[in-house]
Amino acid sequence: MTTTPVWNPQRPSPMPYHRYRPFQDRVSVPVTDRAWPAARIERAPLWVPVDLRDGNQALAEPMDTPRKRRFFDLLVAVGFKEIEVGYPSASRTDFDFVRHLADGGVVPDDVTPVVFTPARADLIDRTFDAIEGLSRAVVHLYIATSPVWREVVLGRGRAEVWRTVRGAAEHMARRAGDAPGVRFQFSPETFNLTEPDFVLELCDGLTQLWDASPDRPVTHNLPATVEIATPNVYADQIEYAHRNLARRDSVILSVHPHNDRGTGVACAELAVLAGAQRVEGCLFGNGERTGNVDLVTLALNLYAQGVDPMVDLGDIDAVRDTVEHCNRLPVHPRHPYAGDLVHTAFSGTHQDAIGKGLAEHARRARESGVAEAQAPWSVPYLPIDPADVGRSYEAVIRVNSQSGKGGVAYLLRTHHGIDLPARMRADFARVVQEATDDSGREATPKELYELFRATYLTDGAAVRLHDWSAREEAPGVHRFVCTLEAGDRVGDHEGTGAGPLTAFVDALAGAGVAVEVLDFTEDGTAAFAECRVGGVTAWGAGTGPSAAVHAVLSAVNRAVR
Ligand SMILES: CC(=O)SCCNC(=O)CCNC(=O)[C@H](O)C(C)(C)COP(=O)(O)OP(=O)(O)OC[C@H]1O[C@@H](n2cnc3c(N)ncnc32)[C@H](O)[C@@H]1OP(=O)(O)O
Ligand SMILES: CC(C)C(=O)C(=O)O
Ligand SMILES: [Mg+2]
Repeated sequence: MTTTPVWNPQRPSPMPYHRYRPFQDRVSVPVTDRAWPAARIERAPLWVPVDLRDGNQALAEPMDTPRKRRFFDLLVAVGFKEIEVGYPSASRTDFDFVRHLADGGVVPDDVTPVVFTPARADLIDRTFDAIEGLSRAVVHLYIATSPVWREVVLGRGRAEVWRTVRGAAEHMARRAGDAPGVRFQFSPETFNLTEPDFVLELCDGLTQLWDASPDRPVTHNLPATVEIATPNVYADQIEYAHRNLARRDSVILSVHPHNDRGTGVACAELAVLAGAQRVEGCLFGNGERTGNVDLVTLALNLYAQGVDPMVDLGDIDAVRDTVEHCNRLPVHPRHPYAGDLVHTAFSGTHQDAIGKGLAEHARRARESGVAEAQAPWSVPYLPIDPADVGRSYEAVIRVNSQSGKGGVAYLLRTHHGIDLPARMRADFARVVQEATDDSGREATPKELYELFRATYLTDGAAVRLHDWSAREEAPGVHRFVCTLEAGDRVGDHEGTGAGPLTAFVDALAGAGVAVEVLDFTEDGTAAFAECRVGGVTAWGAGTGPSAAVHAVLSAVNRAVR
């Protein structure tokens, strides 16, 4: 018996967890000397989007032909080569769409549509009627095979299920005749709960019956119809099938993970490590219940490993817009790669790291003479360059009360060309934090600039500079002449110095304002000065032709305020 360690104060849950059984009590998973843990994914599997069938059957409002057509065109444009287009015997809408594809000549030569059918002769006939005229198609037969589904849903034992499958497969073979463009697919629905020997019996029986060959392979698609276990278990199940399926070179081993445990992506990836060659899923993970595995995430996960995903997701927002329109479902803002917020940092240390990383990336690219968009990527907190999926850097850093000086400085620089000196950043970040703490909201780049302007770009009221001029009288000797208003005293003053700024400081001293300039920098857009007046230190800034003078005046006024 395990005892709870003292450092763990958790209490037993009152929820009735005893009602559920672990996977090992529900299905036997043959123990293998697993190869998948040490395998690597070095190329993309064949991706097969099933949005127009599995995704569609999960929608409250199934797609009509215009929506399906728009989705189909998107899938083709992204680069998918095998696309499940429907369940033609399910409804007139589905049948009509497949007819639309067949009659309209809209399927490119290198794209193969897949159509889905249950194991019933009348529905198989309807399916073949739908694909009449298509030069290529995969006809996909399914039936549930696990004990609970056999007993509760189908009311058939193993032998009866095989007889049903065999009858359906023979009927499909008859309907296909010798049409060279028709291939077959079989899915033992609820594969992950099915006895492994029964899976092999059914799949091998069909490989033989359909006389699969390397030139005309059969697809055996092994779904995690409802996820039941950790992804390593699915990987073991797939590796067992991979090693034991007959005529393996005539079989395309496919997987179809759902996402009930939230581990669909992990299941698919481990299944590919275990020998799967083809993956069915939906864009952004639409599908029954918690959805099918998300093909966009899978493809971009490969991309982020430097592996060619074999699809083009370079404009992910356009892809997302179309999918959202067709499914009438939104994509979550935290959705991997595609959500509105996934390339954005609000928190200070992340922003600091990203800002430094982007600058370092630009520097390395420049030094190696490579365009930034082609240079190797290693920016902290950003798994891929947002620009690779068509995102700008605008949304990478956003500021609220949890942000720090790095993020604030980044936004001022990138949006307004104001490059705050390193020591001034903390000063402005405090101002921003106070404002965002007060508002409880994010500060947009425009609002940040307004805050910067109001804080530093106003000359102030305590010491006012009226008419003034500065000139270099002799090399290295500057004279500053002005009218200064300090408190209730107004007077004409002048000062000299090695530069206009020191001459101005000298004039200020004449007016009784003793100023020490601790730091001064100027870039093309603005000047920044840190001054000490009467023991108080403050930063100021100025823009325009007399930026330096205004920066000092602003700092002085902020110090004496
Ligand atoms: C995991 C998956 O995604 S499977 C795909 C699920 N998708 C859909 O169901 C969408 C489309 N489906 C439909 O339009 C309809 O279900 C149809 C047209 C296929 C069949 O409709 P109906 O004849 O009204 O049957 P119904 O929808 O109630 O389906 C249940 C019947 O199908 C049987 N059945 C379930 N799966 C299969 C199968 N693969 N092959 C043959 N029969 C099956 C059930 O045993 C049940 O039979 P029973 O009536 O003798 O008990
Ligand atoms: C492939 C089919 C049967 C399916 O959608 C599933 O099992 O989830
Ligand atoms: Mg499914």
